[in-house]
Amino acid sequence: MAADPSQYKKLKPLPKSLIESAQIERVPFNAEKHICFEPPKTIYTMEDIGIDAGISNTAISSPFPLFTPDAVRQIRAEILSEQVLSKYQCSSDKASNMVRGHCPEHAPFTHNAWNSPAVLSAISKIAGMDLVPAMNVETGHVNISLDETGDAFDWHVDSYAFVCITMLSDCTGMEGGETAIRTGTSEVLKFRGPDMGTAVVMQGRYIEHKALAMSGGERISMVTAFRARSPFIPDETVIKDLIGFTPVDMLYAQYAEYRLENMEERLRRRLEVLRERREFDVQDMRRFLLGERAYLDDMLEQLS
Ligand SMILES: O=C(O)CCC(=O)C(=O)O
Ligand SMILES: [Fe+2]
Repeated sequence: MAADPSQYKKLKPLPKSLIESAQIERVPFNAEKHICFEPPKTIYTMEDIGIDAGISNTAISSPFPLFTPDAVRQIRAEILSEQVLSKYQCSSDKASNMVRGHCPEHAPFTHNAWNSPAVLSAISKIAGMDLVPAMNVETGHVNISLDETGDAFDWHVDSYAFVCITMLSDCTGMEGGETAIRTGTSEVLKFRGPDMGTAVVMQGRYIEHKALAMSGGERISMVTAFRARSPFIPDETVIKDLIGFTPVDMLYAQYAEYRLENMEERLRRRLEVLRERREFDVQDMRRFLLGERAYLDDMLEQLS
């Protein structure tokens, strides 16, 4: 188990030219200047793609504009810096080249962008439910492919309910490089925004998908994970698969914190109901307790 990023497998460094050309004067995130959201033309439902699972009807959106070119340049400057790459560049058995774990400490712009009320409201509308960033340690995740590499990310389902996949590269002239999903009938559908700063929202925990190989230039995609804001919606987050390429102390602490906060909220609500009612409904209480027991068992499994 890699306890901290200093134990990550060392990867081939990115070209110096890529790093140098990304460095620009930093400015703070400003929602009015940096967001150019336009709703997606199409939102495919889970029924549309033949999958009977998930916490929302939304499966995946068509690509839509989200961040301006200036915003993307700021985000790229935060990732493509020696300081971040030397510590947070990593790989897994599914993905050959990622940067993750650098938010919020080394990436205030990225962190503020994904936590901005305007972005959260846009993403939530598409998802059909109120979402919040899954955990700070996930925010800012990018997959990097340069010309010679194969698929950026092999078939998988995500650890978190929803993701927003944002293109941080200029894709004009690029062949391939789409995000592909497998439907309930094993059909493969491909999605990609043509421009820097366009995004796709997907219920990635419940839909098998991959990032396809490309040729012509670079493909840097930012994959931001979201979970339901409400503690009353099932949370099937799995963090076990992330060990080995995630700062593990942060991962465990942030997971335990939001899971316990959600449980606290449910217990508080239960107590209110209990104190209001004159009659005690044993079956109803048993159902609640069994639900919480399953929730705790899930946490014990994730933290083993
Ligand atoms: O880069 C993409 O298009 C998707 C990558 C992905 O699925 C992931 O990072 O979980
Ligand atoms: Fe994914």
